[in-house]
Amino acid sequence: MDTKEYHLEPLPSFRGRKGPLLVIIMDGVGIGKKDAGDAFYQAHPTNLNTWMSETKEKGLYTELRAHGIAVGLPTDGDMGNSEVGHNALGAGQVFSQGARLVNDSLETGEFFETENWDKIVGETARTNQTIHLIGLLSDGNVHSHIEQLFKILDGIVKTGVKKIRIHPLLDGRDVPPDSGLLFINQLEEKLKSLETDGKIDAKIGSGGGRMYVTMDRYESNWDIVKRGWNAHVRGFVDSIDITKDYPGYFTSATKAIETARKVYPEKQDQYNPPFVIVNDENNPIGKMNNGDAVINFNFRGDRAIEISKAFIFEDFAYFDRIYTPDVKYSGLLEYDGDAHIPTIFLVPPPKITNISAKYFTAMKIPSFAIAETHKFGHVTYFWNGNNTGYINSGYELYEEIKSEPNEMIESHPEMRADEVTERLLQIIQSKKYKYIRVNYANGDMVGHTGNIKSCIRAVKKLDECLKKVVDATLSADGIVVITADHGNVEEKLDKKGNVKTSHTLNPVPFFILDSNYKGEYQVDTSKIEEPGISNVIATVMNLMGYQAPGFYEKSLINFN
Ligand SMILES: O=C(O)[C@@H](CO)OP(=O)(O)O
Ligand SMILES: [Mn+2]
Ligand SMILES: [Mn+2]
Repeated sequence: MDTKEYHLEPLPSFRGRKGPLLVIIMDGVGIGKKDAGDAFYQAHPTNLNTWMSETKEKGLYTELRAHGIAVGLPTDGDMGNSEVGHNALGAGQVFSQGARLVNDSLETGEFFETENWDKIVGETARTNQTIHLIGLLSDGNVHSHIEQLFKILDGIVKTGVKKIRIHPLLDGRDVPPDSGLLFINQLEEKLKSLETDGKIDAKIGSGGGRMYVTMDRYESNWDIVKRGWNAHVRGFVDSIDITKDYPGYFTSATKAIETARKVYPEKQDQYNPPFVIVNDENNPIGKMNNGDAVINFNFRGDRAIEISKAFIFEDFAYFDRIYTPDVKYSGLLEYDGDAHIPTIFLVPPPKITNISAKYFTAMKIPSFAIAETHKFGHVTYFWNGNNTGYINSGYELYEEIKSEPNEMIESHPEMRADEVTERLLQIIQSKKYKYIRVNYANGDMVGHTGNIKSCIRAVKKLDECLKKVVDATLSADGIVVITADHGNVEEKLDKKGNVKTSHTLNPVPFFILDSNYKGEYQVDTSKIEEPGISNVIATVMNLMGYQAPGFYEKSLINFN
C-alpha cells in the first residue's frame, strides 16, 4: 500500500550541499575479473579508475549486489537486469519480481484458477478456438522463462483447448547468442508430447529474432513490432525480408533458423529475420482468426507493451495492421501499471509502492531525468515502479535523446552519449534542478553485441562523458553518485572463452564524489547483511540532507 503522506525529515547534522545531487547509472557496468573478456578493464578508463581508487581510499566506495534475491529475483543464479535493477534503485526496497510471482502462482496452481484464465483459456476451450502464445523463448529469466511456458501449455491442454499455436521469439541476448535452436528443439519436443493422444494440435506458427521482430521498446522502432504483427497475426512476411535463399515461409521453425544461419552467418539469434510456418498447401498454420485468444508469455513489460498496444488499441496509428481479427489478448503480467496495458493479465504485477519520486516531488525537489531512447524508460518507467509518465510534472522534467537504430550499436558504440552529456551539462549549469539522474546506455547496449572491441570503445566514451558531467556537478558544489544496475560489459567471454552477449552475476561499483567533502560521512556497510543496489536511494536522500523512510533499505553511509 502507498502511504498517504510522503514526507522526508531533515537529517539532524547534515544539510546536503548547495549544488545538485547527480545519480549516474552506468547501465550494464559491473566489476569484472580484469581478464580478456573484461572490456571495462581493457578500456583503461582513466577517470573512472582514478575516482574508484580515490574514493576507496576515502571510504566512499563499495560494491553492491545487483542480481538474484537482492533485486527480487527467484534465486541467486539469476543475473540482474534493467527492470529489476531500476525498480530497486528507484524504490529503495526489494519487491518480488515478475519472474518470481509467476513461478509462485504456477506452483500453487492459483494461476489456473483466476477469472482471467477462464476468460482467455476457458472460453477458448468452450468455443473450440485456437490459443496463440507469443513471447521470448529461452531460460534467460529476464523477460520470460521456457519452463513457465511449458507449465502454461500443460494448463491450457488441461482446460480443454485443442488447438495451440506458439509464436516464439529467439533470444540470444539473455542466453548464448546462437542457442535458439536448442530452445526450439525443447519446444518441439514439448509440443509433440502434447500431441501424442492425437486430440491436440499444437505447433509453432511464426517467429523471429527478438531485436528484429516484435520486441521493440520505448517506441525506438515500430517496424520491429509491425514485422511481428505481420508474422504472428497475418501469417505474412514482408518482401523486404525475403530473398531467394531465405524465402520467409518454411515448413518448420528449425528449417527457418537453419536457413537463416546459412544465409546470414553474421546474424545472431536476436536479429533472426521473421519466419512463418506453412502447411503442404503453403497456407500459414498460425494465422489468427476471430474468436481466438492470445497470451503474451513475457512477464517483463518494456518490450511487451508495444505489441500489446497493437492488439488492444482500437485506434492504432503506429502502423497499418491491415488485418485485425477479433481476438482476446492477455499479458502474463500487467505491463504498464499506469496506463493499464494490457487490461487482461494472468498474474498481478509486483506492487512497487512508496517509490522515491513520490517523496522527492512531495518535498518539492526539482528533479530531472535523462537517457537516450534505449534506456529512457529505465530512468522513468522502471525507476518509478513500472509507471509511465510523471509522478508530479510540477517538479519533474524527463528528457529523451533519440537513439540510433539497434543495428548501429556495434559499429557506433559511442551511441548518443555525447548528446546526453551535452544536455546534462546545460541542465546542471541552469541550476534549476536539485536532483538529477541519468542512464548511460553504452555499457549494456554494446555489451549485448558481444563485440569486445566495440565494448572497449563504449567504455572509453562513457569515461570521457562522465568526466564532463562530474566536473560540472562538482564545480556547482554538488555531489555525484555513480553506480550501475547490473553487469554486462565487464564479462564478454564465457567460461569456455565463447562470446557472451548476456548480463552477468557480478556486483556493481558504487561511489560518491563530493568536492566539499570534509569527512562528514563514510560508506559503512557493516550493518547491512547484503548491500545491494536497493540501498542506493536511501543514501541519495541522506546526501541531500534527508532521512530516508524507515522501511527503505538502509543507507550505505553513516554520519560522523
Ligand atoms: O535488452 C533487454 O531487454 C535486456 C536484456 O534482455 O537488457 P536490459 O535489462 O539491460 O534492458
Ligand atoms: Mn540495464
Ligand atoms: Mn541489457
